[in-house]
Amino acid sequence: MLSDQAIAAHLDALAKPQGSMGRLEALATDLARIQQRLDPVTHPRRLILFAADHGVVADGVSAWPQAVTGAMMATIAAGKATSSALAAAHECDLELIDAGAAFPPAGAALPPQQILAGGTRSLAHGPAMTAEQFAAAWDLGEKAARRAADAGVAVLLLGEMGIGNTTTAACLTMLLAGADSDTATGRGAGADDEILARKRAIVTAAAARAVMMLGADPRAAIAEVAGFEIIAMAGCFAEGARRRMTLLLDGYVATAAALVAERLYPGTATMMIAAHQSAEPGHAAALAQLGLAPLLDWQMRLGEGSGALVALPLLDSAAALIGKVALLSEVTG
Ligand SMILES: Cc1cc2ncn([C@H]3O[C@H](COP(=O)(O)O)[C@@H](O)[C@H]3O)c2cc1C
Ligand SMILES: O=C(O)c1cccnc1
Repeated sequence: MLSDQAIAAHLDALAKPQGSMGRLEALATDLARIQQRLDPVTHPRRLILFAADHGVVADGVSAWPQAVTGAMMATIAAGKATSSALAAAHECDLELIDAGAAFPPAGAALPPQQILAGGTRSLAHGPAMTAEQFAAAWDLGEKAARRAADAGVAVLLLGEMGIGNTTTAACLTMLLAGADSDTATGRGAGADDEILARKRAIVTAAAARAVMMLGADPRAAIAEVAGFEIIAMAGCFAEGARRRMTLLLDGYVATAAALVAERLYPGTATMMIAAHQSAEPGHAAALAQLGLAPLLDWQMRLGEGSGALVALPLLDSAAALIGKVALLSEVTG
């Protein structure tokens, strides 16, 4: 076991004034602790993007129609989305997985299991998914993590595409991080005042139903308000942690999935690094619940794994610092 003290002692012994790389040293410590080595690695890295649709969009919680999910899947696959452009810039593999899109593009990377096709039912009117769908979505994510681990991936980034999924994230942040609905409910991909008011009322009512179920059956409570891409991400985080990959968290929606994984598999969050704090107001509460401090606070609010990709070069810098710099004793003789 490589202790935090041993890692700190190593960093303090490098050929530079102690502490002179500031917060990068804290990040290097996290990487070394997670990977249990003083020369942590950040290659190969993979962004897995899960896409799915949300029945609650029919209730007017997003500024965008469901068809945008499928259109963005095609754009991601063509290398022309923010996520794909940044992944290419940072030498990060990108795997796009259809976790239940309503209008998937032809030739989507993987056909969704039939049970997930078309997306969730509206969480405004009852459970968003069945127990069988929860299990299928979880399995999709777990298998993706296994493929990544088998391919030797060191750093795993998870992202999502799903119109309406900030409504789901808000419900889960209320349920699992105890946020109030004003804090948890933000404008997502650009909700105006009228949409925001409707979204907040729906989130408040749905989260109240789920809270009632949490003690007796946490999976059912989560299924009441979740989305397929979020459960797939949760399964992927949980298995990714078991396979000891470094998990780089994106924004509000990815963190909602991290809350699910941590709730069902406590300890998952010890393998996570939080890339950034989203402009969505509930994100700070979700990160605090996981005990994570974000690397960046740049008012990003896209999802798609974009914030994790922006932070990825910081991990490269931290790994180079702790793994490649000589000891002061070696240079001074
Ligand atoms: C063109 C476009 C690209 C996106 N990429 C990510 N999102 C992000 O916005 C959506 C969530 O916001 P809401 O809950 O308000 O619908 C998700 O798809 C999320 O990934 C996008 C949204 C749009 C419109
Ligand atoms: O922070 C996020 O994950 C986010 C914010 C707005 C829209 N979609 C995602």
